[in-house]
Amino acid sequence: MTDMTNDIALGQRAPGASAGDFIELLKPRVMSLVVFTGLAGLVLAPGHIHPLIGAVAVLCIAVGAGASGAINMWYDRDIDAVMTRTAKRPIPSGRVGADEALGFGVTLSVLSTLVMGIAVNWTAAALLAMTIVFYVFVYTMGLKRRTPQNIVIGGAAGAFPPMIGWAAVTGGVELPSILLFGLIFLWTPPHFWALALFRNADYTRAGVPMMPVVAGPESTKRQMLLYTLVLLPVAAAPYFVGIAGPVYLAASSLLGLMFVGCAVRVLRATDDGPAKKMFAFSILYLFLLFALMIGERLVVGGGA
Ligand code: HEM
Ligand SMILES: CC(C)=CCC/C(C)=C/CC/C(C)=C/COP(=O)(O)OP(=O)(O)O
Repeated sequence: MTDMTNDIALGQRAPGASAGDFIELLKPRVMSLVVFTGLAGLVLAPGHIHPLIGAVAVLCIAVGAGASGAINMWYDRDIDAVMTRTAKRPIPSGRVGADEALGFGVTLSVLSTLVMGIAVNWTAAALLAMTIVFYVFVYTMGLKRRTPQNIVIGGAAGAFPPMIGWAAVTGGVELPSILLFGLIFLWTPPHFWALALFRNADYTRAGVPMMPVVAGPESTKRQMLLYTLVLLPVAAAPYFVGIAGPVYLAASSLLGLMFVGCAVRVLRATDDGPAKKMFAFSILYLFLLFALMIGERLVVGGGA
């Protein structure tokens, strides 16, 4: 082992860590969509929140989500080092020490939860804390390395942010926010398995039991199609509970059918092309659904 690798294994400060490396620990691209769905929960909830308190709530979701991403990168530094997609991350590449990353993630997790509780309300804080705990302990340290259902169950963590945003306004958990949870929960398997299909070699090498590694591509593809089909009525539900309007209903149905179309093409494919397209479309799909809900609410107004 070289001196530097030794230092990293011991968790000591790696030379040359920059602010950019710490920002990378927060998984900013993934978390931007997580935060957007949290903002949607806040905008769609009935009632009023002072814009400054609303901004604090969104900031706490962003910091809490990023912090849990940093702890995930700390725990997963061994498997991240052997996967092509993740090998250049700050810890495996030696730019940030393991202990330093853990301290950063834990500090920001505690801070974001406390600020949410003190400045916004303790229901939103409890949901934020639960989401962080779920992502770190249930998904990352528990299910990820043990079962191919890892992201089906663990994916619940990524589905909580709209409920947190909603609770920031109402102080409670109501049916519409549970539906937004359900929407992201059902979206996560086709989103992630599309990527896992074309990153199968990475996960096999790292020994992570993702669905395509364990059940094979054909079974994974069939399950992805099933999730996109079940998603159709659940994605329409926001209209029926009054948090989205007719434009949302029409556009989300069309987008949902396009998502089903992606899954059908993936099922028939003999190369990685359609899975790559489906992964990219999954992100656009979720972004557009929440943008439509927010947009229609801001233009038309009203509440659930
Ligand atoms: C357990 C559930 C999930 C898993 C396992 C998962 C996994 C992944 C992985 C491995 C990537 C590639 C990341 C990279 O290479 O940087 C990714 C990308 C992405 N994910 Fe997910 N994801 C999950 C849930 C979510 C949720 C809930 C959201 C947002 C609501 C989300 C949004 C995104 C976005 C926006 C990207 C693209 C990032 C980029 O541009 O590189 N994901 N996801
Ligand atoms: C508010 C709050 C705490 C939100 C958390 C949101 C959350 C759990 C999002 C999950 C998204 C995600 C990057 C999963 C990656 O799986 P992975 O960790 O297996 O991916 P990797 O291989 O890229 O590390």
